[in-house]
Amino acid sequence: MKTLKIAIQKSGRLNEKSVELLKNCGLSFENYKSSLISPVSNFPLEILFLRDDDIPEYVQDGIADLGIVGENVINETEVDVAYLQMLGFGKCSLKLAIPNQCSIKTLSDLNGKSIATSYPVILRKFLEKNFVQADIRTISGSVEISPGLGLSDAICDLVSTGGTLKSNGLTPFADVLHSEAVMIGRKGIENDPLIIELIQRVQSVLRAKETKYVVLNIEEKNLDAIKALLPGIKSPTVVPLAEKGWAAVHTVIPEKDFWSKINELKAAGAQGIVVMPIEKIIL
Ligand SMILES: Nc1ncnc2c1ncn2[C@@H]1O[C@H](COP(=O)(O)OP(=O)(O)OP(=O)(O)O)[C@@H](O)[C@H]1O
Ligand SMILES: O=P(O)(O)OC[C@H]1O[C@H](OP(=O)(O)OP(=O)(O)O)[C@H](O)[C@@H]1O
Ligand SMILES: [Mg+2]
Repeated sequence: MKTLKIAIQKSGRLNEKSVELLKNCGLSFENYKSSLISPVSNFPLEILFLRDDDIPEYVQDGIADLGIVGENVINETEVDVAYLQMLGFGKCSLKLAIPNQCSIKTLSDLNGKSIATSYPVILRKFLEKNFVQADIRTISGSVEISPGLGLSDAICDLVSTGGTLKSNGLTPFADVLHSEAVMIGRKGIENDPLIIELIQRVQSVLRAKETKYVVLNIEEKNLDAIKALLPGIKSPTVVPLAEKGWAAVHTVIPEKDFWSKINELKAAGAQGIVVMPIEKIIL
């Protein structure tokens, strides 16, 4: 049987979540910091631990069949790969930022200015689209420091909380790209049965993350009001309690409107509400 290869980041922002996702998919492998390749013992898969910048090209060229990497890196490397699954972590934005007190007010004020970035390809395309002619200074890291050192007038770098910009006296100015981690594959691999199996596992883990399992007690006279609030996967499970006139309701609730739903359930008479994490949801 053939063995697939998946490339993930060796260390950095995406490493931990990528390893966690693969483990939650039931894949069993060692994760020693020193090993750059790790076989999965219960699935025909090997994990390659790489610098994130190299992952898109490894996948495009077929050295790895799959990869987990940020969309920012995919766009910067201009590769031709298949997006198999958005993963919902590593969310950040590539932004233009300027020193706090600065005369730049509109994109056209960037004409003739210099901009430091680790993303010259994405930035060049963005500036061309907006008819701005600026000098792009490519540096490989610590981009936020460059205006303070007199190296550039502005920067273009990744932002999530904005803390790094703030502590370097910079203000976000324009959004260039929104990004999150994505599972990519070599073009044409989408229909491989092993890939379909793996993506199905990934989706069941992601689906479970978006929902909570809830058990609550309700007086039977209030059951219809509770059912109306709860779709469940098909419909809620209702089990009679030992105490006459009461029932337990089992259901799943989406994480995104969890607290408002809980408040609605309490208002409709729910008591003893127990909330549990879900490991996987297989449809
Ligand atoms: N502040 C952030 N919040 C959320 N996600 C981020 C943040 N910064 C970066 N990312 C995402 O995580 C990816 C990896 O970021 P990291 O800083 O670890 O990269 P790196 O320093 O280039 O690592 P490597 O050593 O693998 O080249 C980025 O390409 C981006 O998709
Ligand atoms: O908006 P914030 O939450 O402050 O995050 C933004 C910072 O995160 C990333 O760097 P990272 O910390 O991953 O370090 P690196 O530059 O060494 O990759 C990015 O390059 C920014 O510097
Ligand atoms: Mg990198």
